[in-house]
This record gives sequence, structure tokens and C-alpha cells, in this order.
Amino acid sequence: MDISAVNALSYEDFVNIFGNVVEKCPLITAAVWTSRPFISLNALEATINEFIDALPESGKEGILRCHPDLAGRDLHSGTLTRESREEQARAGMDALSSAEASRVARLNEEYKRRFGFPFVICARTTDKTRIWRELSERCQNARAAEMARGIEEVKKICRLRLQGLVLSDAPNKL
Ligand SMILES: NC(=O)N[C@H]1NC(=O)NC1=O
Repeated sequence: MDISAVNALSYEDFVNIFGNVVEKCPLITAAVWTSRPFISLNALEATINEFIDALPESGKEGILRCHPDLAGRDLHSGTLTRESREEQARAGMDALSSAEASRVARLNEEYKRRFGFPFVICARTTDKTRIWRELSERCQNARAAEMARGIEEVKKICRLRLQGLVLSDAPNKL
């Protein structure tokens, strides 16, 4: 689908197709629909990012809380969204040893206990080793820094999901 086809979508089709570019936050997609027509994929992405940036802290925390833990309950119970399942699988989260699974569960809980929202990282741009390292290191950050970093990771995830849905006229790099 190219950007002209995106602009021609009905509201319902737009939300059905793009409603999960930010995990479990179709409200964002519904809100940016009114900004069409988009001159490019980058413009659509920028509109989503601007909407996110304009949210109060509580809204940004809400976006982070909509994200499933890496190798967490949703993965084990098969209730991840298709996008999250594919992303987590690519980072090896579905093939952990029991020791690794226990470690990531413990680190996720420690992170959530400290910040009140889950650790979020763009799994498609990293790997298991870097996830371990980032999860440990980022746990030491200040809450405000982690809120900002988590939202930046959400935007990376969103960009890759958009690129999977819309033909871009220029090669986007993360
Ligand atoms: N917690 C977390 O980062 N989850 C997300 N990351 C990603 O790339 N896909 C996810 O499900």
C-alpha cells in the first residue's frame, strides 16, 4: 500500500490496518486519521509521534503499560498480538532456557517495581544479549529518563510496524 492508498482509506479501514502500530493503542490511530491526507509515510509517522509527545505523563505511562513484557505472561499464554509475537520471536524471547526465562522475569519485575511501567525496547533492533544488558543498565536510570527512553523505543517499534504496512518512497533508517 502506498501513501495515496492510505489517504483513501475509510476511517474504519484506517483503524483496522494501523490500529496496532502503537501496541494496543488504537486511540492514537483514530486520532491521527483526522490529519489526513499525509504527504508521505514519514508525515504519518511524524503525526503519530507528535500526538504521543503532546500527551501528559499519565498518557505516556499508559502507552508503556499497554506493552507486554518481553518473554512474559502474554508470550507464554499465546495472547501476544501478532506484531509483538513476531518481534519478540525475532529477538529470541520465545526460545529462552529456563534460567534465561527466570532471569528476564526477575529483571522485568524489578524494573516494573521501580518505575511502575514495563521495560520497553524495540526488539527488532536488538538481540537477547543486548536486552539483558539494557534491562540491567536501564533499571538504574531515573524514572523520567526511563519514561522518555521507553517512549523512544515505542516510536521505533511504531516506525517498523508502519514500514511493514506502507511502501515508503525513501529507505527509512531507525
Ligand atoms: N516490553 C517490550 O518491549 N515489548 C515490545 N517490544 C517489541 O519490540 N515488541 C514488544 O512486544
